[in-house]
Amino acid sequence: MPAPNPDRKALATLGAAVRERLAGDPSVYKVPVATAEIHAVASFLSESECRHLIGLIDEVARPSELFDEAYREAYRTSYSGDVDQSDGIVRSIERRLSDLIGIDLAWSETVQGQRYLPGQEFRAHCDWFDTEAAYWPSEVARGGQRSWTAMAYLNDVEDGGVTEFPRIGVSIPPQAGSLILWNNATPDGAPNLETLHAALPVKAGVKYVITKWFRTRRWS
Ligand SMILES: O=C(O)CCC(=O)C(=O)O
Ligand SMILES: [Fe+2]
Repeated sequence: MPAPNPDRKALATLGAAVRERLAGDPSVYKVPVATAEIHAVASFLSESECRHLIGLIDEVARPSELFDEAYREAYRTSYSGDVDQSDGIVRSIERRLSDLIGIDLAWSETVQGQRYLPGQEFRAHCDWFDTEAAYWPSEVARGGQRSWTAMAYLNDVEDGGVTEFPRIGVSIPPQAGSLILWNNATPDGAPNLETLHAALPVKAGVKYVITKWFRTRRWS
């Protein structure tokens, strides 16, 4: 029996609205694949915004090496955590992002920062919540499914760290300031399994990203 998907209709409606908005924005490039909606915006963040965000992530991303050693075999070996939500630059970036995608900021989770040291990765996964997991009833009450993912790269990585969508053959190399956006749902509001993606291991250098997940309804 398929898992219940109470957000299906709302996801379809939201998907259509975002699709139309992004299509009308000349700064947005649509990745030419048929079975998923992935978009990119070059230079969404300025150099100084990237530098600032990297500083915020480094402030909270400790302990690193020792902690990371213990988790080396894990699914996601990078550091991940909230960046300072009261920071004025973070807030202005959030507003710009909400304006670009056309979803109210109140529907989005707080900005996450991620840092990958050499060897670290995030293995293939979907951002979609598992509606059969024990956490799902509480997520339903907190805004429901993750509808769109927005992720920005804060630096160029010396080697590795590519974001790969293996099912659709799309690989996106980290580029300082660029943003990618994708719909985790299909146009009719079902989970889009083609959005499976992975952060391939960093081979040299460090990789920094920020991520924001938009929900289907107001997040709390
Ligand atoms: O760092 C990346 O390239 C991907 C990160 C990701 O998939 C996530 O945070 O859910
Ligand atoms: Fe992800």
